[in-house]
Order: sequence, then C-alpha cells, then structure tokens
Amino acid sequence: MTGTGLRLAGVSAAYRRTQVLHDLDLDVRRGELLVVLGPSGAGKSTLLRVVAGLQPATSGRVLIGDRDVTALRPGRRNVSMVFQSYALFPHLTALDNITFGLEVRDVPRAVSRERAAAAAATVGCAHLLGRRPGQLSGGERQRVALARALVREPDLFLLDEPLSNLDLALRAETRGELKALHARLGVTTVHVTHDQTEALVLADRIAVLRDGRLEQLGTPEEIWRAPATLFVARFVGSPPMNVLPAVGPLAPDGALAPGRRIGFRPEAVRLGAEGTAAVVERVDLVGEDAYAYLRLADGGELIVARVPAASRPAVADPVRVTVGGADVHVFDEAGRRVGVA
Ligand SMILES: Nc1ncnc2c1ncn2[C@@H]1O[C@H](COP(=O)(O)OP(=O)(O)OP(=O)(O)O)[C@@H](O)[C@H]1O
Repeated sequence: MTGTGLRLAGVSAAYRRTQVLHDLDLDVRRGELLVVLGPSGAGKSTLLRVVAGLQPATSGRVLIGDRDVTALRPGRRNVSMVFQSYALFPHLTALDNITFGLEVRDVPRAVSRERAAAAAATVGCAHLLGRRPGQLSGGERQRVALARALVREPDLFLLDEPLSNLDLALRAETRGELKALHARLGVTTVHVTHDQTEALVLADRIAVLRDGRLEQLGTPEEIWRAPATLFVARFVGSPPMNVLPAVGPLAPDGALAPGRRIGFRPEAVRLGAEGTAAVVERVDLVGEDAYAYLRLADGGELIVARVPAASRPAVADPVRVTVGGADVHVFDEAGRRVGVA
C-alpha cells in the first residue's frame, strides 16, 4: 500500500446553513480499506457523498490518487458507490442493473455483458442475473449492487452501510467476503458503518467521526488499545468501557488530578474476596461469558464486569471488586487520553 488513494484536505460540507463536516483532513492510502465509524448523524454519508461528487464541499479539496476531483461531476471521478438501500432499478434485471453504468458510457453490449458476468461471478451472484430486484433477497440484492459497483473498475469504492440491511448471520458472512474481495482486488475502499464490530473486523484503519470531525484515525488495534478520547473509548467496545472519576473507588494508587477520569474495559474488572464493595444489579448471560452490572457502594456508580458464565454472581449478591489484568486508561478534563495508570 503506497501512495495516496484518497485525500480530503480541509473539507467542509453543509445542508443549507447547518455545517455537518468541519474542515476535515483525511488520507486514505492506495489499496487501503478505510472504515469510517461513527454514530448516526456524525456525517458519514455526507462524507461519501462529497467524495462521490453528489454533494459539493463548501470548502477544501478532494483528491483521488493524484487527481484533484473537487470540481468534477460524479461521472468523471471514476468512483463506484454502493448505497445502503442498494438503489437498484426495480424494472431492470440484475444483469441490466449491472451493465447500466457501462452502457450509458457507450461500452458495446457484448463487452458489458461479459464484464457483468465476470463481476457477478466475483461476488457470487452469477446465477441471479435474469431476476429483477423484487425477486431477490436482501443479501442477493446487496451482491448485485456490489457487482454493479465492481463492473466499472473504479479507482475508489465507496460503501455506505452495505451490510446494514442483512440479518446478523448473513452480515458476518458477507463481512468476511467483503474483506476477501478487497484483499483480492486491492481497490482503495471507504466503508461507512456505525457498527463497531464491523469496523474492527474489516478495517485496515478506522476513522472515527463525531459531529463532522475526525476523532481518531488508527488501526483497529490502536483504536481498541489506545482510544484517543473518552468518546472513542466508549463508542468502541460492547458493553462499553467503564468510566469513573479518577479520584474515588477503583482508581489506582497515585495522585490522579481531580477532573480526570479513568476508563477500563469489562475484562479488567475482577470479583474476589477483596476490594471495593458492590451489589450485583443485573447479569446478562452471553454464551460462555456473562456481563455483571455492579453498583459500587462508595459513590454509587454502575460498572460492568465480564466474568465466565460458570462463575457468574446472582442479582442482589454483595461482591467485592478490583481492577487489574487489563489497561486502566487515564483521560484529562477534556476527555483526551493521557496514558495508562
Ligand atoms: N438532505 C439533508 N438536509 C438537511 N440535513 C441533512 C440532510 N442529510 C443529512 N442531514 C443532516 O446532516 C447530518 C449528517 O448526516 P449524515 O447522513 O451524513 O450522517 P450519518 O453519519 O451518515 O448518519 P446515519 O448513520 O444515520 O446515516 C445529520 O445531522 C443530518 O440530520
């Protein structure tokens, strides 16, 4: 992965007077699979629309490879976008949906059919080419939409929550296929999702977007192990990281300044004979693990512990808790991570 696949330099975007992207700088490496992760309303779709040219940037520049495409029409950017809704034409067969973009560009019919068949084979929908969207399941439609994006041999793929309409099992399966497809084709890809698991599994790097600003850019491991802010720390991880005042129960020894907070994942919470007193408020059993929600006697905060299902406590049990075995992160008053305690 060398060179730039996509660069946003100081990009802002707005709907009427409401600014939704704020002076965004982002470099996506050539051949990279970048996942843009953020909550609903963070501006993820807007970012894709600006890159695709479907919406103007109010300031800044968009570069694809070495080309400044800021002023180019969508059709001139050589970008393929897969929409959340798939946006297939209901009256056309899968084959005609896939070849549509080629035929408007005057690719001869025989050539476009051949390329469509190859793209369909790549994403496993070659047997569906004669059907209309109404005769396809959600997962099958998604494949056709992907084939339509592939067939144009773009410089850049933009995928807007392409898995969100699939059921959980199919989503996990398709996620794996997308990753394999990306590894095979090596096309620079920006994949948008609000699903942190999807981001962690798929991404070469994750860009966490919050209120139209880049909160953190890093590998899945960096995002997980060293979240730059409290927002990232709590957005990535399920159940989310525990956050407590740095002065109070469970805070590690050492003078932690007032106003700071500590964060630790449910894996770091130990139940035992010693430590801070708490009462079990709720227990969620998830296969081999259980998540125990514990109300601390001192301070009254609620924290969550991951424990083996076989040794889980019961609701209303008094317990004692310590923190250890995993990082305790320290965040400053502004919510920025300053290190581990
Ligand atoms: N056509 C529009 N007109 C006015 N405001 C809009 C329009 N589209 C989006 N917005 C606003 O812009 C902000 C960013 O929206 P955007 O769709 O980019 O977010 P998102 O992160 O993709 O969210 P989601 O995950 O829900 O799709 C939101 O506050 C949204 O309400």
